[in-house]
Amino acid sequence: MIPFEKDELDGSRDLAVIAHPNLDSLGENALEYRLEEAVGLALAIGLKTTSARNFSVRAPKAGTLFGSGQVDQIKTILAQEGANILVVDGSLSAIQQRNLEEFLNVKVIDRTGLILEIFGARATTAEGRLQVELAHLDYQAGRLVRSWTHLERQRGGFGFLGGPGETQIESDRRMIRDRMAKLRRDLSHLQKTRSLHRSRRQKAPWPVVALVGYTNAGKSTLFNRLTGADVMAEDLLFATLDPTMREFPLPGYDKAIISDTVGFVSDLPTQLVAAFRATLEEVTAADIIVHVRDISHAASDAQSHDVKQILADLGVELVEVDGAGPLLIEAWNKVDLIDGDDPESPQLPDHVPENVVLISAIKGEGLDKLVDMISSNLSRNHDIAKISVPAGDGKRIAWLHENGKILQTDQQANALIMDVKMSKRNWGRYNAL
Ligand SMILES: Nc1nc2c(ncn2[C@@H]2O[C@H](COP(=O)(O)OP(=O)(O)OP(=O)(O)O)[C@@H](O)[C@H]2O)c(=O)[nH]1
Ligand SMILES: [Mg+2]
Repeated sequence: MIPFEKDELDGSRDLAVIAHPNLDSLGENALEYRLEEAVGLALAIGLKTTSARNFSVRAPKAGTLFGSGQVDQIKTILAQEGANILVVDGSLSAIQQRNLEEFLNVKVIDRTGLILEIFGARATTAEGRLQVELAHLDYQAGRLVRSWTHLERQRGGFGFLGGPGETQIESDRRMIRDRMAKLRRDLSHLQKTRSLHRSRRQKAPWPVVALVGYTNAGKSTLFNRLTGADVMAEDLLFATLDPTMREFPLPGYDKAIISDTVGFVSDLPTQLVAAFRATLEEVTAADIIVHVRDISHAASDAQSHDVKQILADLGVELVEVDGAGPLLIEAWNKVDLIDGDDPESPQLPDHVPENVVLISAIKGEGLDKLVDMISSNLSRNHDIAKISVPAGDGKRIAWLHENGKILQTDQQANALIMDVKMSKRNWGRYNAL
């Protein structure tokens, strides 16, 4: 759900200037993509960008981040372009934000604030909304600044900013803390229910595949292709927020489940990573992770690096071939945009690793290969063992039937000798029974 119509954007009264503080001396290309991405992020909450610029910040100023000459320059740009919002594509302290707002006399939002706004506008499920509200309060608790209430009201979209945003201004931090405590309780209640569902699902021997990747990589497009679902896939950053799970046909298995998840972005606010940890547990619980990459994007490598970093922050231990963690496959998407004969077109790297499938989710190219790779990797990650189970242990025998493939059974006096094929994960669970 998007809280605004695309057409509405043209009439939007919110014009933004984007200033990227270049602290880590990004190269020229990387900077350009970073600015482009910031324009996309701003657009995702309906802000029209009049210009996006890079400011080299060698020694960040405690009070304003940017140097005083730069702040003057920004003020001139805002006036010339008639913009009423400054987006700082970096992190601002509460004081820096307030000082800039006072001096520039416009609303100032930093990258974390922007991403939180997008998530706020996108969240549709009860859990998603609670998580975003919690992340937002966490962010606001440290900064009692003017809220976004007026913008939210104009759009008539998401309600929560109007609620806690206002209370926060007129009352104290304790109310925020109380509200956060309540949100945590509500969330843990919801999450208990969900983990019940998950453990029920885990009992079933169906493999679970999770799609992860940078925002706009094409996860939902691929998900829709594989499942025949109709999840929103759009050229919008963070089109998907709530995870969706569906069955899809996987050769060699009666059933398989695939999940589409929220996209990642560089500098994903820590508050959001924390808030979405529970939702992203779907990813941790998967048998295979398919990392969907927009290989036509010039910043594809940097994006891939960020995705892996976030997965690591989430505690997902990826395994390239076998082992106990989820397996990792990479789907290099949007190959239809690559023209090997055109030097101007993005090109594939010289070396394509073994766990990679080239696909075009939109054209349906390479999807059979991807599905085959999922299937063969799942079975590669299976071990066969001969075990002996007491004949009277009906529970254990039922568990094996449910979770593994019984290749052969040899009935002896007091025991069943079975050849069982099961994933390493399930062997781990069996040994812990
Ligand atoms: N040319 C081309 N475009 C694609 C392909 N796959 C997806 N797209 C486009 O890329 C854009 C993003 O696709 P989505 O499927 O919404 O991407 P996502 O990874 O789900 O994005 P988030 O939900 O924002 O994280 C859409 O405009 C798609 O039409 C592809 O194979 N080729
Ligand atoms: Mg999506």
